[in-house]
Amino acid sequence: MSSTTLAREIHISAVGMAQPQANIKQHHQLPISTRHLTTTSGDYDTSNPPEVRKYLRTYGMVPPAVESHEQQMQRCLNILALKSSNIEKWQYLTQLRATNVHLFYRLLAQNVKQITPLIYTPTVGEACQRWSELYTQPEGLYLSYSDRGHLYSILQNWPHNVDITVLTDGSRILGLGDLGVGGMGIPVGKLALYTACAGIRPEGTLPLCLDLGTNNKALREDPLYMGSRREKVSPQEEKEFLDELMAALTERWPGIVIQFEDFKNPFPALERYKDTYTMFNDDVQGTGSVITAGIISAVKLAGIPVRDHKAIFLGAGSAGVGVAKQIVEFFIKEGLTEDEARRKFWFVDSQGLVTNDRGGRLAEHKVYFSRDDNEGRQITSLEELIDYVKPTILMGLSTIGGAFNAEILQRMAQLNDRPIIFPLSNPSSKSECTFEEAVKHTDGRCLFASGSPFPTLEHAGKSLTPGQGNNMYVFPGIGLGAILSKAVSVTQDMIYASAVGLATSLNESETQQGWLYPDIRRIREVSVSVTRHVIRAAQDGGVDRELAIRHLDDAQLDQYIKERMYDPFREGEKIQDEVNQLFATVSGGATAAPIELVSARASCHL
Ligand SMILES: NC(=O)c1ccc[n+]([C@@H]2O[C@H](COP(=O)([O-])OP(=O)(O)OC[C@H]3O[C@@H](n4cnc5c(N)ncnc54)[C@H](O)[C@@H]3O)[C@@H](O)[C@H]2O)c1
Ligand SMILES: O=C(O)C[C@H](O)C(=O)O
Ligand SMILES: [Mg+2]
Repeated sequence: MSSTTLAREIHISAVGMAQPQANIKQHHQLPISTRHLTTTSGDYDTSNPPEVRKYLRTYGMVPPAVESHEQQMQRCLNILALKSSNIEKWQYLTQLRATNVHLFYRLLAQNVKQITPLIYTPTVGEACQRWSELYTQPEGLYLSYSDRGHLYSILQNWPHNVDITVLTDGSRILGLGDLGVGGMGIPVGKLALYTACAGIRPEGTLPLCLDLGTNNKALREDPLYMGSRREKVSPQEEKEFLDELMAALTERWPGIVIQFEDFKNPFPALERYKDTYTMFNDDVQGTGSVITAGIISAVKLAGIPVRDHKAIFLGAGSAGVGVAKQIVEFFIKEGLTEDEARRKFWFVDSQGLVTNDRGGRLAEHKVYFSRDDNEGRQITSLEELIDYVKPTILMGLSTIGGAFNAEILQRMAQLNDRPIIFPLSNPSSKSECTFEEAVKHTDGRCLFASGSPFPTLEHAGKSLTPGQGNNMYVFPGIGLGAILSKAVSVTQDMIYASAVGLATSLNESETQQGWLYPDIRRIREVSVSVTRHVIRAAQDGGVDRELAIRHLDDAQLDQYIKERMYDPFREGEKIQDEVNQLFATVSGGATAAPIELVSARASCHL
């Protein structure tokens, strides 16, 4: 509950009660932590008119001018322009979210293209690396391994009603490795996007960082490091901890959606919990969905039948395998058998081509795509593999910045009219190539998407816009769809549906320009489409519990979704309505008018 909501509830509950003072007293008696955490909403918003300031008891505590949203946002943009580095901009935006959450989201919604890279990839990568150095204020919950046995009671410290949590153990943050509790930046950043892109109310989001130790020795030895200085717990210990956590989260907030993020090995938890909790893993499933949507568009633009595509994946981790598995699903829907679809993929990891006979034990998640047709040949260079396979698609999920060098890109351009090049590693420094390099070495012919944003550029007199194949296009809608349908689990069909929702949300102009993804500035509209597809899949699969929305047609369902999306531009209006109602009650001579409002009116001659 935000401070505004809290204050409002108390003030509103005062209406019609015999002893309003008792309620006001109750407000003052709230535990200190609750009061602290609830003073961040829009109480000090300079767009509040005088009567709202009096209602909130913030009158006199902000400068007298009543500002328009535009004026407020212009000031924020001016302040951002004064900051010389992205991390300083990130710090300013963090502070803004903590002190005026609605203004923060107005700014983000209005300037999504410009602000997203400052609160999410790439800047969030540096924020995570420097978390303990820059730490200023609480923004979520930290749960340590030594807290086991008490997780439920710690969750009770969180004062809000939670709809969705993003949790990480910090063990694989973007392509930056194990950052321990510095990983907290990722849940904070992703949840900001849940709110900005899909309108999940800010106080319904819980960033959660699991402090289960870190294998990053430099961090453990850093005097400022704010996590436990121990090595990462064993997989068995992690499993037991997560078992307790999943039960505690669901008991504390029945219906909560739990999103796992940036775990070094996400597969055991995904397998263990996917059918029993409303959970998903964004790196495996969200990435799979967003890239499948991009591939659906790219395959059309490349003009080659699905059957003739072949893909090389550099990187065979959670994201790589998650992406390939969902493209397999797409290929099957396009008429291939599962075996034909699976054989369209060649995976390369740090040891080279993933094959059955290369020696050593193959990680379980790689087995499905491991090749058995290499006739004893072990290929360790990407260049050699490209000559051997002659792929139409080159994906990068390897964390190796610059791995798609000039020769590789040129070779892809020799082999294909429209080579599909997706360097997806984050942040930008880990991208397998830049947009500029891809355009230069393929003579502007590539169909391109990267994980982190790159600027538009001019080539041969044409303006070329890169696709951003980032899971931010889908996870907000997957989360909102699961919340609104009250899904008992997040099924594979719901995930696949999110890809279809995204792929079908390009408008005519975007399709004509050959874009793979819609304009990010339309993200809220896109999220409605993704959410509707996710809800439909939940209904078709019978995992929904919100039966009242089953009968809605698509237009009605879209309307239902939109009405439930938090809109930071309307928060002021809502509170103004409440004040108007309250004044009407007072003027109407009700006996139980809140005493402080009456005195505010009297002393201020309203
Ligand atoms: N675009 C997106 O939305 C998105 C989503 C999820 C993950 N990612 C990015 O994908 C990357 C990988 O994530 P992950 O979860 O799969 O990580 P991971 O650690 O599970 O996998 C990394 C893989 O890269 C391989 N690799 C490492 N060095 C290599 C080398 N020199 N040559 C070839 N392969 C090498 C590893 O063997 C491993 O298979 C990260 O940078 C992450 O930021 C992007
Ligand atoms: O966080 C992102 O930007 C995407 C993805 O989840 C990643 O791990 O890189
Ligand atoms: Mg991630």
